[in-house]
Amino acid sequence: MQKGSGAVLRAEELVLRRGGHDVVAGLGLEIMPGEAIMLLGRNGAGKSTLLRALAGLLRPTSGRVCWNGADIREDLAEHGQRLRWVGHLDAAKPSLTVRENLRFLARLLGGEVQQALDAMALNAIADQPARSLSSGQRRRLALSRLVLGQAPLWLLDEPTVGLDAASVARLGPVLARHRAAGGMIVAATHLPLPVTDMREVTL
Ligand SMILES: Nc1ncnc2c1ncn2[C@@H]1O[C@H](COP(=O)(O)OP(=O)(O)OP(=O)(O)O)[C@@H](O)[C@H]1O
Repeated sequence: MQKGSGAVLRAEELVLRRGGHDVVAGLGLEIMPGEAIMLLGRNGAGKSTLLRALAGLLRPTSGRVCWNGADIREDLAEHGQRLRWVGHLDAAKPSLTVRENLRFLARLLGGEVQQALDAMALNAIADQPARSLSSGQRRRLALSRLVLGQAPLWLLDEPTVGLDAASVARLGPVLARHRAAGGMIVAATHLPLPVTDMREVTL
């Protein structure tokens, strides 16, 4: 983790055009180590669009997204390595069990499979193939992957959709530990998140 390095994600005069109109028009945003931002706004306000731009998945119409002052587009592969994304699609391999999916990722990203299983209480379904999971269980698997490795930036699109109350509560310490280690979170949500001291940005 880049604790103490002053790493900062910054959007400067960001314009994001989708479907012929500016969904985001001249946004400035800065996030420091340990900070969490909650993106709010009606359906279609541009929350997912902004997250995609912060991830480098969408090229800004104008303006830029910087990491430590350098445009992320100068090295998108490096930017990809410093972030984790949890969105509507999960990347689980359907034929692998929950544990095998995590093992596969841990080889790429580092971290402990057991820690990920514990983080989102997946032990009881660890040997079930991913294709047999319910939507809430799939979301828990996607969230458990956050704790593998040390990516400083977590971009979360509706992270608690489909989660039961116990799973939402379990996510709280996962997010808090990340922030305590200097990690950053930007989350788009319509639901309350189990996070204290989160800065709200309404699009
Ligand atoms: N691939 C695309 N092509 C054209 N328009 C798009 C595309 N993706 C998104 N849009 C438009 O951009 C706008 C913002 O969409 P976005 O998904 O960012 O909203 P959101 O705030 O995340 O909404 P929700 O709360 O419903 O998830 C919407 O008007 C949407 O129709």
